[in-house]
Amino acid sequence: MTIKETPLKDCYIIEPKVFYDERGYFYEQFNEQVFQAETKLNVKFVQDNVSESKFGVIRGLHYQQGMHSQAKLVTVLEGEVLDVAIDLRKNSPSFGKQFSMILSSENKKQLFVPKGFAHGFSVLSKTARFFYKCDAYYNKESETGIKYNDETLNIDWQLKDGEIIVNDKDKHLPDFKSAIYF
Ligand SMILES: Cc1cn([C@H]2C[C@H](O)[C@@H](COP(=O)(O)OP(=O)(O)O[C@H]3O[C@H](C)C(=O)[C@H](O)[C@H]3O)O2)c(=O)[nH]c1=O
Repeated sequence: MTIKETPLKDCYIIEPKVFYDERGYFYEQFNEQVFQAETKLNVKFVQDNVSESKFGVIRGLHYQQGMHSQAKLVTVLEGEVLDVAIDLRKNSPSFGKQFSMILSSENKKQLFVPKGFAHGFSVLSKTARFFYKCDAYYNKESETGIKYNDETLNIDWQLKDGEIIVNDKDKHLPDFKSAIYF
């Protein structure tokens, strides 16, 4: 696998080595030994999540506060999303900065989103199956986020207004300026 830095400190793009043959392809979705050796990150994932969404859905921006903060290794097994990560660590040189990239079953890329980040994605294909590893368990009480259409962040989700589907919970998330930082 190859690791590439992003403009956000500790946030990395990971490209697995894909083996193609006449049957199709194979790649190791995650290998702890290789991951830790190549990223020098000492991350122990404890929970895997899968969500499936239809075109136009935006999930996020979400994060768990404080000690329940989760690092995530996100990837798309079917379809295509625009994945967005925001650095909420007050002392980070990239505090308040955002990074977005296309993750798809075609490019098989993964994004490592460290603790202290808000995370979300928009679905750009008919459906998208989203798979991600977390290094901390789900903790509903600590869940919070930032609303997808926050004016300070002004995220381009690559969707037209009329196409966007957001659930009520996400519609009422705080804005960036009143968010809880790390
Ligand atoms: C996240 C989570 C949710 N749930 C339950 C709670 C709800 O009854 C149901 C749907 O949860 P929610 O609407 O929060 O799912 P998403 O909107 O996909 O949330 C995720 O979306 C963005 C992109 C993220 O990065 C977060 O990991 C996560 O917040 O699953 C669980 O039982 N365990 C979990 O770990």
